[in-house]
Amino acid sequence: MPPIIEVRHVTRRFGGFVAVNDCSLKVERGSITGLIGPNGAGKSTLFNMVAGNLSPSSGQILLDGEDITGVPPHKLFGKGLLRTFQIAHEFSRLTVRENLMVVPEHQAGESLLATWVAGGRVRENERAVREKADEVIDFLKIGHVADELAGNLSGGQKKLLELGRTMMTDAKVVLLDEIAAGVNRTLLNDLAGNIERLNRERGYTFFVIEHDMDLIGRLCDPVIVMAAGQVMMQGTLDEIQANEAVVEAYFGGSPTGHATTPNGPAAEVRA
Ligand SMILES: Nc1ncnc2c1ncn2[C@@H]1O[C@H](COP(=O)(O)OP(=O)(O)OP(=O)(O)O)[C@@H](O)[C@H]1O
Repeated sequence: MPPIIEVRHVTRRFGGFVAVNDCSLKVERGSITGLIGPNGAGKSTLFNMVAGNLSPSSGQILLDGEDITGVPPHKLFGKGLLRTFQIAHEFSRLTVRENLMVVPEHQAGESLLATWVAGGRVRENERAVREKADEVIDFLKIGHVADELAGNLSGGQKKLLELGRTMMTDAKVVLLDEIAAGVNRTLLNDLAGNIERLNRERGYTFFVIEHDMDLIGRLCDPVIVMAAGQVMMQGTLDEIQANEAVVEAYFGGSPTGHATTPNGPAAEVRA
């Protein structure tokens, strides 16, 4: 079986600047794969290309062996690849349950007219969607905020809702972008536990950009280190932290790491 995601010799230029440079990597089916690296390493640019938000200048991206280079996000959604996004402003006035219920139609790009024309089927669909939303609420144990407006949730609760929105579809692989930022430890623990359960119990593959090394250490195997637009190393977090060149480039020389905000000269180091 092919890897669920394969990035083959992908380059992305912005004018004369090469943000991602002939980068190749694989995300294996059923894994929780981490992507780390100093600021400016090219992680977000790579994610944007895998998620269909940005086209590569050259190279190829495959999903389950199928070429998806340049395929837009709504088409990738239909193929089971999605990315969590902040709850859009207009959805902050919907409740948690409603936010879950709008996912299937909204994300699939189904027109309102088509739904309307479908007539009686709509109510049946709505019942099925509501049941699915309740199941997601149950799974994530967010029943106590199910009827709360999304705009009133804490940062961590919003992240749980964003994760929940991916569960309203038949996701195969979910891209998570810095979910720990601004989330308190208790909710982060809930979030991590739910990611683990989705991975183990529902067969989700996760591809995760994260600066929080505790979270990476808990969730991710393997971890891919990017620097200067290329993959510098891949391994367990322990292996990575034991590698002098990587420690120098990323952790700024401290092998114990905990580089929650790896800034500074480290970002200048080339692979
Ligand atoms: N739209 C753009 N136009 C010009 N340069 C860009 C653009 N997007 C990213 N870059 C540049 O590409 C490089 C890689 O950026 P990217 O955001 O991918 O890095 P990153 O590893 O995600 O960093 P961080 O951890 O800080 O988010 C940076 O130098 C950035 O300034």
